[in-house]
Amino acid sequence: MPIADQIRPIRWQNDALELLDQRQLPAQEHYLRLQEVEAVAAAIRDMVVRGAPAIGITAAFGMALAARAIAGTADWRESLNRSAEVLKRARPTAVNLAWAVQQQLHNAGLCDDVTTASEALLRWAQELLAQDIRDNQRMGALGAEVLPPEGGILTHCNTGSLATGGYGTALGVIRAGIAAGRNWRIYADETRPWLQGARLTAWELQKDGIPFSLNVDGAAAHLMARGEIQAVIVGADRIAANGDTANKIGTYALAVLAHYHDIPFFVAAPVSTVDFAMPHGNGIVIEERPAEEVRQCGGRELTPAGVAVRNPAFDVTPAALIAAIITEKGVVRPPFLEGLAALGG
Ligand SMILES: CSC[C@H]1O[C@H](OP(=O)(O)O)[C@H](O)[C@@H]1O
Repeated sequence: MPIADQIRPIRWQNDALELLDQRQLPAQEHYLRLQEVEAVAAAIRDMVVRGAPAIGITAAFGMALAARAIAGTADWRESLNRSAEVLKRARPTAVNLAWAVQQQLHNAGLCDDVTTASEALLRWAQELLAQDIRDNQRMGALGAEVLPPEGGILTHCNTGSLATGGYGTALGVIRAGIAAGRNWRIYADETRPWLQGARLTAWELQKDGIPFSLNVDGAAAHLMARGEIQAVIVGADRIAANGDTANKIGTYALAVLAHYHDIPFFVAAPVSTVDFAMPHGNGIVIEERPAEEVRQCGGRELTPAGVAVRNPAFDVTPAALIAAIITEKGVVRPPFLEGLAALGG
């Protein structure tokens, strides 16, 4: 079994939530130990843990920690609601975060007291983590059948074990296809400014012994023009009901390039990433992150002092540019509205 898909960036151990600090990768594999909901929200905001499914799972454990800390007070439900708001404010774009928090509030609503709620929320978070891994493996198997049987596969950001409970979404499809013997050459975008590709996807693929090459984001067009890329596959942070997809900044540009070069563009994501209450992508809130992430690299200033920065962390790819959305419940092709609704809308 490949090593990296055994990596668990999120684990419950000795009555605490332990998170692999992804800011330290690939140099250091260091886990942070968290027991307060405010620390969990800060870890999500500061990208100790990142990736839509991973931050949803983390928030689910954050709610369990919040319930454990409340024990004994009369207004425990109000206190849990306040913790829910703290977590939801951590990052706005990935629907998985708010979805998991709302699920935990629903779970608590079924409990008569905070002790019962505390136990129920921890059980649900642990099951969400286990189910995510099973779903990713199913998604991987389905996706490996959809992508071309051979050729260059380009991916963006990190969508592997580090972005999920384990195994991965788009990177899970790549893992499954390689394991099934597909003759694929993998291309990983470095993904400025946070370098999820250069630091995290490279770390995972090297651990798994999957050959790949890393490229600067601006090289994708050249590689497509030279005929080196036969498919693009990416993850998602929020998919609108019509299939418009919010994902890491740079994804939309890849989709336009793929369309121009007649290269199929695929999205891989669990059904929990579909926001059925969002009719189309222009309503998705795009997180704007700190300017320092652009001005600095590896802790070193790259620009003159005081340079103005725009740092949107995501963009939205119109459904018309997407060949298929690969989920754990099936592969949806256009028109996405009906197909996604049939999976769970
Ligand atoms: C498996 S979905 C991962 C998804 O999350 C990433 O964003 P971030 O690293 O900022 O959390 C990126 O959009 C990936 O596609």
